[in-house]
Amino acid sequence: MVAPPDNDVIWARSLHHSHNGSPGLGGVSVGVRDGEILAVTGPRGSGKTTLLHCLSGQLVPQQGEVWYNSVPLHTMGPRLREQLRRDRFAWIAPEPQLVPELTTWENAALPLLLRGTSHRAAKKAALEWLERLDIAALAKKRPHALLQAQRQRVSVARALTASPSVIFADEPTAALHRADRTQLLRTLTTAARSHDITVVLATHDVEVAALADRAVALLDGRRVSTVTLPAVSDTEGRSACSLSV
Ligand SMILES: Nc1ncnc2c1ncn2[C@@H]1O[C@H](COP(=O)(O)OP(=O)(O)OP(=O)(O)O)[C@@H](O)[C@H]1O
Repeated sequence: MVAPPDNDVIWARSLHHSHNGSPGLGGVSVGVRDGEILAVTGPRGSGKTTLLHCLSGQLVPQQGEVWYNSVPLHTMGPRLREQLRRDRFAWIAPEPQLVPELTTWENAALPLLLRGTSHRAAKKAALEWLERLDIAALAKKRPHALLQAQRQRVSVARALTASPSVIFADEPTAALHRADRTQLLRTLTTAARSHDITVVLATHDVEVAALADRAVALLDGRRVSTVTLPAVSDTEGRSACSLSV
């Protein structure tokens, strides 16, 4: 077995996975460096979600290896994988997945409450991120009273409140209008950079991918290129990208 490189927080080798016979991944290898924002790009059905599910331990690939900081996820039992996901990872889905019975701040604080953090400390952390996402005024409202864009900001707040090592964001702005999309992504990427959080961002949108440090492209479940993006010129994001396949 080959040891994963030291500077990769996540390292996957030769991942193969099919969904009931329909091919999802056909031998993808990828390393995610500590603290980087990595975009996984590709058209619909290219395997982005399947790859993120494998890297985050939600899915065990039928073949291949996934390592998180030298810990093998592919041989780990479901309970340990679930614990690792709860303690180290956060997930942002294309559509906000909030608990309807809980208020905004309770939804944002949920990962900390599940870890046993005190009510007071969890609320404080949640409110700080809700403030940064400009939705602190909605802290006591329930999801049904919020707009879609506000609900997705709560999802982002929840991911950041957990102080994860890695955030997996699967098309996090797919359901948003352009202005909401830009603001949400800027907040997410700026917060991740300032808190040394690694982000794996699945997107088919080149403007979204341009906010990343690096992009890997998938096509039909296979990796087709790596795109290295130029250094960030400001704290708000990137304006251009260049190809180095
Ligand atoms: N649960 C499933 N059951 C059957 N086939 C699936 C399932 N999930 C994914 N697939 C198939 O696996 C392939 C890869 O899908 P995946 O969702 O990973 O791609 P994607 O790039 O994320 O696409 P999208 O942008 O549409 O979300 C597609 O052909 C898809 O139809």
